[in-house]
Amino acid sequence: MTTPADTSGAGMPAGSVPLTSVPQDAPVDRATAAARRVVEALLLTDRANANLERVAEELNGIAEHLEQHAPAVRDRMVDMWGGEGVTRHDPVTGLENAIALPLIVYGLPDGSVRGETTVTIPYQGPPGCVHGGVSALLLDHTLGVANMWAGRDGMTAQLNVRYHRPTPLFEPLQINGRQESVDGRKIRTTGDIRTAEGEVCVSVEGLFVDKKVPRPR
Ligand SMILES: CCCCCCCC(=O)SCCNC(=O)CCNC(=O)[C@H](O)C(C)(C)COP(=O)(O)OP(=O)(O)OC[C@H]1O[C@@H](n2cnc3c(N)ncnc32)[C@H](O)[C@@H]1OP(=O)(O)O
Repeated sequence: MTTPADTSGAGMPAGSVPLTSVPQDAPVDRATAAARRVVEALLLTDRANANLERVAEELNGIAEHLEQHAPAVRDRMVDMWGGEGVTRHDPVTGLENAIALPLIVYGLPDGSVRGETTVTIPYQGPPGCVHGGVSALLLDHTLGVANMWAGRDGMTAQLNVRYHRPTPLFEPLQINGRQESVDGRKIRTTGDIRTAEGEVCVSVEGLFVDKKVPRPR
């Protein structure tokens, strides 16, 4: 959540391309990054911090200001889904979503996809480790991107998750995905989360079914 997204593709094989949204020099990106910073800072700040009452008031003031400038949810959703392909609001890669890491997923020339990130305190499960549900979220989404990269995508019907070893916070992680096969409407996709040393912490096998939910208009 807190390491700035690396959009350079450094560490990716030559010819890799970003498939998910990349940061823009836009006020909404800066505001969302600041909100991520606030989430982490609230978890880290001294519980005895004498100014927390004022912090609560100021944050509520900011929320009220944003709410006053919000269109109807339906209109906002039409706007969100107005683009093509890449989204900026999902909970994994969305640059406009403060709960997204945000992860940038690259398409590799060998047909697989990969994202690199360091997960920190807001996503803690066991002490010093990534929450298992967060690992499943990262992998579900990455497999979805792998399907897009392979040219045939759908909705998750099953995600079988195997937790091999605790996934460390504060260390660079690699999130991998690859479409394995397509059989009629059924798409099988695999992925894993590895440490920088290549140790597999979590692996998944996903079954996706080629079906779309219509975009709001
Ligand atoms: C880039 C963006 C990436 C985003 C990635 C995010 C991915 C997500 O989070 S998607 C959201 C989570 N998933 C959902 O909400 C899906 C909810 N479920 C559904 O909509 C449907 O049940 C769905 C799509 C899984 C199946 O659709 P439906 O049209 O009913 O399929 P149906 O005709 O019954 O089955 C098609 C085939 O799949 C099989 N199948 C369907 N569901 C399952 C299942 N859960 N397990 C095993 N097989 C299944 C059927 O047996 C059938 O097989 P066959 O052709 O051999 O007879």
